[in-house]
Amino acid sequence: MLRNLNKFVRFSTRGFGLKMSPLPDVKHLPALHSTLEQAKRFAAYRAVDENLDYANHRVIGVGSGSTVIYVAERLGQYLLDPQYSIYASQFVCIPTGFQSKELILTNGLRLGSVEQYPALDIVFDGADEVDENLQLIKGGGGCLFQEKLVSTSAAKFIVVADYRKRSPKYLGTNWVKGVPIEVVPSGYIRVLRDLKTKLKCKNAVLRQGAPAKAGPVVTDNCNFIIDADFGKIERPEILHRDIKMLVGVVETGLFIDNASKAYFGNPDGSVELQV
Ligand SMILES: O=C(CO)[C@H](O)[C@H](O)COP(=O)(O)O
Repeated sequence: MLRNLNKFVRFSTRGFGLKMSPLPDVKHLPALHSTLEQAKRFAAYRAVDENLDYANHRVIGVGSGSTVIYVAERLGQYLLDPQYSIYASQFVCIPTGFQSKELILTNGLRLGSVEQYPALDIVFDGADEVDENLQLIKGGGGCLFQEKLVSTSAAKFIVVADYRKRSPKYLGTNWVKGVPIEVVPSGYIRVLRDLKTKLKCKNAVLRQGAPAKAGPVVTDNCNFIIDADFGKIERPEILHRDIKMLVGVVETGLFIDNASKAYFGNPDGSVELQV
């Protein structure tokens, strides 16, 4: 039976020019250019291996950022392993932005959209900071709204990150650039003003694209991003609600009661799990 299955997989993937190879063993991976990159890869590979139910999961969210690169890489490796390929060829991967769309395609995975698949089995995404209660700041890479749409549409949201993202207690401790907030372009002046006057934000700035682009960063949804510094955030759920009430706000980078688990890679190759 297994021999027939392998024969079928070899036959069915040959047509697409895919070269089959077994899933690389995480203990024997080639070194990367920095220990930080290795930490990200360890976290991502372990998160996928421990949470992907390859025989049952079909609709998989792939987030944005530099750590998720290794999530897409690992999913692509499942596709190339004769043992898993028959299942992995059924995966439909949902991106959270342009970068993740490219990651899905370059790793040979099938691309879908959240409009086609509004209920996901699982999503893997990075974070800018994770507090002790698994509340997150995200949006450092500017993919905020789509990331929240996808992560809140999934049965499980697994965070992949390196050790720098784990907060000792409160959000705003390690990530000091402020809470990213996606806003409608015509409303950004009003939101900047309301953040300072109504919500007593310490500082709020429109994120700029320089040096790559003159003028503001424009998101995949053609919106702007404001970074709002509230210092240490003791009650992220209340702050999220208050920001969301401001006219012009599309979404906040505070991800409340959304993540199921977080994997943090360390430079020594160990990975810490927070649940
Ligand atoms: O929220 C995000 C993008 O908007 C990213 O997931 C977050 O910035 C983490 O990125 P990285 O894995 O590069 O540290």
